[in-house]
Amino acid sequence: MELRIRELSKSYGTQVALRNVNLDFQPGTIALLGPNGSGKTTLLRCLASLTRPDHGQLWFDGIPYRRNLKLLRSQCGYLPQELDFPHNLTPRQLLEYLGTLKNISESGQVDYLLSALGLKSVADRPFGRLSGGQIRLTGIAQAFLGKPSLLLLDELTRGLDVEERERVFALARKSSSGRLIVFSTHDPPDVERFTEQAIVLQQGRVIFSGKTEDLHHHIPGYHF
Ligand SMILES: Nc1ncnc2c1ncn2[C@@H]1O[C@H](COP(=O)(O)OP(=O)(O)OP(=O)(O)O)[C@@H](O)[C@H]1O
Repeated sequence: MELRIRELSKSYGTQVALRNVNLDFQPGTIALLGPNGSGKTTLLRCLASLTRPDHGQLWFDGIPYRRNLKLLRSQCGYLPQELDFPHNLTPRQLLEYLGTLKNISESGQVDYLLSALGLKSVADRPFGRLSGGQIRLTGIAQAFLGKPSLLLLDELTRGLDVEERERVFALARKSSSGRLIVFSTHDPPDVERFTEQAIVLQQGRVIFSGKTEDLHHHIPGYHF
């Protein structure tokens, strides 16, 4: 799984979200950092083929996105920043429904994810009666469903407590082999504990791409 981005730009009206972004991704786990409004969500949405850039090109395993959208989407798990599941549905019903849409034949995946993320006891409770963290964890479970080779996770740990974060990181670590996981976060400890690679955006530009241990040298006192 490799992604390549060249000269990617995206504006919303007069608001520039991404400016001439060039990046190469190989399998691994990469943190996407930057202040509010720096373009993280827009970049993740372009990578997931949910937002069409104004300029530039993206390649997935050497093939331009526009020629391979079906394959890309079948191999991509996406966690949006905002989640709003039907209030009368339960996590298990949602995951089983999405599993059917994704043609998942392997039985036990839904149970595995519910268990790995600590959702077993609320799996049959409607979303209307779940906490924000439990809803977020279900969102994370749906992204991992089907073992996608590309995981794009926007504000991965937003609203999660310490234990919930640990479960998410444990699941991601177990699932990381051979996959590309790109997650955005505002939480430096997430970055230090979870990955060795980071990309930093500022006003739509890439201002850092490299090892997290070098972040402090390049961006003293970084804290997004
Ligand atoms: N649908 C939209 N319409 C207009 N402007 C938008 C839209 N989506 C994003 N923007 C603008 O594009 C810029 C980049 O936004 P984006 O959401 O990609 O940043 P972000 O780094 O994910 O921010 P945050 O950390 O606050 O989620 C911001 O200036 C934002 O206001």
